[in-house]
Amino acid sequence: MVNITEKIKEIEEEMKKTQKNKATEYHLGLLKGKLARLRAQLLEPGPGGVGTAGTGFDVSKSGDARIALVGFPSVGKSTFLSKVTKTKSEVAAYSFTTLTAIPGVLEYGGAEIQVLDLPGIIEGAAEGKGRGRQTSDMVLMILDATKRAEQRYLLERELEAVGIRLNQDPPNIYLKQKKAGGMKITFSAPPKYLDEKMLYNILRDNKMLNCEVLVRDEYATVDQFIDVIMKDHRTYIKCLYVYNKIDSISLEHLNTLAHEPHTQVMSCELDLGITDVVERCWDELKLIRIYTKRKGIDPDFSEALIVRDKSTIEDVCDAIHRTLKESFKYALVWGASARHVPQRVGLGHTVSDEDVVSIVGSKSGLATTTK
Ligand SMILES: Nc1nc2c(ncn2[C@@H]2O[C@H](COP(=O)(O)OP(=O)(O)OP(=O)(O)O)[C@@H](O)[C@H]2O)c(=O)[nH]1
Ligand SMILES: [K+]
Ligand SMILES: [Mg+2]
Repeated sequence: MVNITEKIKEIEEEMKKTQKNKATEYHLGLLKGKLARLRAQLLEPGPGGVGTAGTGFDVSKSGDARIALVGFPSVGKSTFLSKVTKTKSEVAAYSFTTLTAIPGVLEYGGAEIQVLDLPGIIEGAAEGKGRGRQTSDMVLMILDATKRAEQRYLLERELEAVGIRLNQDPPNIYLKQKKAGGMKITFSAPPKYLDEKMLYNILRDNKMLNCEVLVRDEYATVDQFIDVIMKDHRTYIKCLYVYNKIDSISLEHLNTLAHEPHTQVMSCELDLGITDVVERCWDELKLIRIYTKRKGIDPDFSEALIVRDKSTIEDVCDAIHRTLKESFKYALVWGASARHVPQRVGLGHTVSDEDVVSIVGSKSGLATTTK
């Protein structure tokens, strides 16, 4: 059996050799689809794939959110972890100092954010030397400001190859598999980069012979279409690019880096810009602080309940106690999400940051308790 890594190499070679033009477009589209399938196979655990068992990468999730630190070796990931959390991850001038995932806890805004210090990524990690994925709410890509500009692109490419899409929305393409009825493709507007015949070919190649497709984005690309087909193997995640070691570069260069999109600059050594990085993470995570209140008593502003962006009263109930919903009658809300104060709302009401919430239950009147 030819191994998957070799097959991937073969397809990549073939793609490189194939000139891009109208005539080869279909062929290239199919190759892209095949490549995506092989890469997904490579990440599956079990024989032929790269397992994560026993590699020490599986750290259980804790806290209100998780941030993963990724980057090439020796860019300062462990130094950063040691700065923002109480955890000390070994720091050294040689590469691969960190060999397993080291978790730390960043306390900010009343929330506990788990920060995962991951071993340095190497080029080609996607092609078999990879080691599974840790799901997180956000990626901090730590870059070395003294290194060449391609590092950012190279790292992005490694993550792309394992199905990670940074700062992108899932494509606006609807795909539903059916039991019968053949393939049906509809475009809500004439597509700029897609062609119906090519999509049929790719679907057929993926054995999706009965399905319904609706392309809602006229600018959708073949790569995005493949992402939709492979959606179980795709992760869409926010990324903040952080250039460390700005103590060792010119002001002019610093200025250029600082103006790149989704970017912060810092020096762990000089303790510069670290608070800005943390604040930026907080903004990106969009965590919501809720203060709970009992009848006749002022809300407790010293301890916030942390919920995710776009959470509802139902999520707030669940965060307080698993069974609170069962006795729920209504809630009173003070704050940005309330149209008048207090507003009486149901489980479906969406809360805002720093709202004060009082849950009224049927059994014992006020059911509100803090965690
Ligand atoms: N000049 C400078 N050096 C730094 C800075 N931050 C970290 N370093 C140095 O960079 C080297 C690597 O730091 P680490 O924190 O071990 O890097 P890492 O990314 O965790 O490395 P691996 O675990 O090996 O992947 C160490 O010698 C640090 O002292 C900085 O802001 N400026
Ligand atoms: K190191
Ligand atoms: Mg390290």
